[in-house]
Amino acid sequence: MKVKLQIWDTAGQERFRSVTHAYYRDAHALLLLYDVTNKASFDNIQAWLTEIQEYAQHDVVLMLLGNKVDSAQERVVRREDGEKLAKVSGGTVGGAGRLGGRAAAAAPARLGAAGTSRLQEYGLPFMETSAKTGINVDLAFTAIAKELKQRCTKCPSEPCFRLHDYVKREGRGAACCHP
Ligand SMILES: Nc1nc2c(ncn2[C@@H]2O[C@H](COP(=O)(O)OP(=O)(O)OP(=O)(O)O)[C@@H](O)[C@H]2O)c(=O)[nH]1
Repeated sequence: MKVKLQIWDTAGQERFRSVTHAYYRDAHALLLLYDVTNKASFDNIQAWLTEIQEYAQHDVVLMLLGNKVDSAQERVVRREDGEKLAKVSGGTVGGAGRLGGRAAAAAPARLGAAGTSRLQEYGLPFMETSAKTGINVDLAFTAIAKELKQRCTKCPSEPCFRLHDYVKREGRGAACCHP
């Protein structure tokens, strides 16, 4: 089975928010990127999660990525901070808070309760990346594609793909990425 990804790079700035809704409201997956050399971009993730809760599909696949990990000298957001945010954010987007948003109207779930509780237990899948060196970039898209494929096939004979385990196992640079 082939998975075709159509990827939109939406504008991050606040002033484009109303425009970007149109791009991600029907998206199957969202990669939330912040810049590890820019604290404001990290702080902004919470606002994006609120937006996603309101406008995105209830079963959207989410991943948190801390980019520019090659810029070690300029780093201001620690890897642990990214991990912590990913952990707590799973509860935000997977929790009861979603019931007020567009997500509730979009039920029934494709992901269902099992997926939601996995999100709450493990948080969002998280990795640090570099668009400059390419570290973990392919992996992020491969992980998303594998997760989406698994959701479509639902073949009981196929081994179950676990996004969190895959990202943890395959992600590179854990030791090198600390400031
Ligand atoms: N060192 C380094 N620079 C990067 C990396 N990714 C992007 N950049 C640089 O960061 C700057 C901003 O990159 P963009 O891709 O325009 O960032 P963006 O978040 O899409 O910006 P908006 O579209 O305005 O939201 C550019 O100068 C890029 O070359 C990276 O992984 N490492």
